[in-house]
Amino acid sequence: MGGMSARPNTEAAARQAENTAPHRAGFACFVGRPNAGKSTLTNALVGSKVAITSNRPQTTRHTVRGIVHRSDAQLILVDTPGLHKPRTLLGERLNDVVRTTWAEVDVIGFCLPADQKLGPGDKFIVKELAGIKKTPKIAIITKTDLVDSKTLAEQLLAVSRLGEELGFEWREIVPVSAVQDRQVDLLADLIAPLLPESPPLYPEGDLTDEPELVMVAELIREAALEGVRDELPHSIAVVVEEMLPREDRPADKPLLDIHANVYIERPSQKGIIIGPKGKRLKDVGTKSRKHIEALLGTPVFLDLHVKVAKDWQRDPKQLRKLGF
Ligand SMILES: Nc1nc2c(ncn2[C@@H]2O[C@H](COP(=O)(O)OP(=O)(O)OP(=O)(O)O)[C@@H](O)[C@H]2O)c(=O)[nH]1
Repeated sequence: MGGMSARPNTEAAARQAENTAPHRAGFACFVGRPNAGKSTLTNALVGSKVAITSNRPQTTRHTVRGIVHRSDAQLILVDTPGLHKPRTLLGERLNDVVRTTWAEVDVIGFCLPADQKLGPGDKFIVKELAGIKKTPKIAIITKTDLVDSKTLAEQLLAVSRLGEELGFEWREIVPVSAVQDRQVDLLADLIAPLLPESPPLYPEGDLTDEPELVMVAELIREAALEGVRDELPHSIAVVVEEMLPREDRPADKPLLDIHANVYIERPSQKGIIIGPKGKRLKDVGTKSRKHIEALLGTPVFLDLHVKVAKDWQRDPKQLRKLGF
């Protein structure tokens, strides 16, 4: 099977390095036209169903992370919505989200389905990628089970040429089939050495932080709504911005830092949430922190901010930002 790789020797080299190399951890994202197979590949790598897959384009609305735990590396996969030619403001905003993600990750995997001719949509994406100079880029030919070897060879050549045309070289070009689990491990082998040296960023066994983030946000929203349901019927949304273990804590005294924003619709509602001298917000924090600690089984430092997102329920951009 290794013979299908464009760089077959890299697998052995990576395996060999596993014993001696320092541990690595970092972020990768898969980009590509809608339906290219990004979510399915994420799931195959993680070995569990964490991203939403469907045969309808544009189902991935959230940045869903899958986490691959290996002895030599921890690979955190960020699954972005597809980049496309923007026709609306919302479309432009989605593209901004994608570009921001690209600039932050350690590796970008460009996914191109083996059974589709390389088209203008793909070129649009790769052109954008060419502008992100410092991030290593891997071309992944997906769905190889759908084509014969001649078609696959042509696709490998086409994607390689496209890189050349745009003035950069793919670090690797890898054909995979997520559905038949062909070369999926090899892909992880090739990505791992491109990640920065780092201890694991997530506890072993975590496959995604998405459900936890959502549950934590729900617990905060619940506490924030308590006693004010009549005044703020549906006006509260909570977004957990960050959830990270505090650095430099001894192993037996961990602390999880959680930063969350409580969004309301109008400035006049701020007072209701915050309360006299901030007492209500403090109570919301204390109460929800207890529930969060019970849920996650670890001490938590909860940092809550109240923000006004004007008329968020009627504004598609705000809805998107708030995770709807
Ligand atoms: N035969 C075959 N089909 C695949 C493979 N990978 C994905 N598919 C199918 O292709 C379709 C799209 O896959 P997704 O993983 O949802 O694609 P995506 O790129 O995440 O799509 P968006 O979220 O719209 O960007 C689904 O019907 C998958 O079952 C593969 O390796 N082989």
